[in-house]
Amino acid sequence: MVKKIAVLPGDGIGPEVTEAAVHILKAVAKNTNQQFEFHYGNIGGVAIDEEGDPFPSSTEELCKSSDAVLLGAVGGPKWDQNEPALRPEKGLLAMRKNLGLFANLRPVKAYGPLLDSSPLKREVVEDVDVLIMRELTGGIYFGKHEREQVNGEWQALDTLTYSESEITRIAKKAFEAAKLRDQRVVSVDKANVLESSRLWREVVDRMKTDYPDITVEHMLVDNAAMQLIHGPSQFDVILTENMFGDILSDEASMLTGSLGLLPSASLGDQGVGLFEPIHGSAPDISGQNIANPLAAIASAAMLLKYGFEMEDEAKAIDDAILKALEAGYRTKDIATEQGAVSTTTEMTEAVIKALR
Ligand SMILES: NC(=O)C1=CN([C@@H]2O[C@H](COP(=O)(O)OP(=O)(O)OC[C@H]3O[C@@H](n4cnc5c(N)ncnc54)[C@H](O)[C@@H]3O)[C@@H](O)[C@H]2O)C=CC1
Ligand SMILES: CC(C)CC(=O)C(=O)O
Ligand SMILES: [Mg+2]
Repeated sequence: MVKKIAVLPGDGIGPEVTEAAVHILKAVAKNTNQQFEFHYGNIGGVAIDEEGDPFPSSTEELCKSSDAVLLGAVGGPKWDQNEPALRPEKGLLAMRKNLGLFANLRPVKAYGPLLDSSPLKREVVEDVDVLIMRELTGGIYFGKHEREQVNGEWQALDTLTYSESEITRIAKKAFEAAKLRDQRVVSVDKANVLESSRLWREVVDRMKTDYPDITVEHMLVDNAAMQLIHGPSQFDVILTENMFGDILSDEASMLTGSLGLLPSASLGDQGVGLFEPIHGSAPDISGQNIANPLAAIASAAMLLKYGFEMEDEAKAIDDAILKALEAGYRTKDIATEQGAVSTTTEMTEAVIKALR
């Protein structure tokens, strides 16, 4: 059966890395019996410019009528002064919410050939294999964001709310993922200060009895940020709320050597899944054909695995990424001082060649 993929390139390097991922999916289709159709839509800044809305209803309908969504990234300086409702990031948040994508899976695994690309020592990063299970449709990103004049000055307010059911469903995803991995969950919060974190801990503790084989530990987020650098291989599954997961996953990317390497899958309990690199639109390098496409390409592999249950095809992409790295291809972000530097296109071609 033909699978319909909604492709939302977005802004900055979004179109460059998304096109790389589409090329890879086309190469997979060529090598197998799978058939994919690609339908393009607008999101973010480009959608504001062309349709006056960062997540137009036409894009929402396209996503809902597709079997999977592939996204680049949104945002950029052009729209940074826009009113809150007309910011590119608002479109991304609306898409996640409206598609019910509460679970964001961000795997962090060091690639063997890149062990010396991390700013951390080889022995610290070589055994890293972490899955960050980030809550994606609650917390402070979805609270009130307001300003008011108080005593002659501006006061700003952002609210952070979590309900028991929101915590339960993401914790369940983390426990279920841990069952298929090393059976360990570290739940990261700020329970020494935040009431939402104290509720988070209570719910996670209550659920432990349903998963007797899983080891559960709680860790405060400031310590977790330190431990990720000090001893990252202690982690198997990290379960955490929206903003902490956002921040910790950018930090964790440096264990692998670059933000341009980490993919993600955003899933709900039903309906379409969204697959995107964890990085943003990188305006500082956009339009130069130098962005690392591997995060987007690995996101295409997650799309096949989680979106279409095509485990073999997903593994073929992951293996091809490894082969391209073993063959010495390096975009600027992961290049060594002496080594040659590949463009986005050259790295993509190298992965396609390795797929054959
Ligand atoms: N999912 C999304 O659409 C996201 C969007 N953003 C948006 O992106 C814009 C830029 O945000 P920044 O804070 O600069 O974060 P960013 O993730 O775009 O870039 C941070 C740094 O990493 C580098 N980088 C990112 N991806 C790379 C890649 N594939 N290859 C090589 N280097 C790469 C960039 O050049 C930059 O130096 C903002 O408008 C922000 O709101 C940020 C994060 C996620
Ligand atoms: C752009 C933000 C809304 C989100 C973000 O940084 C992320 O999901 O990684
Ligand atoms: Mg982020």
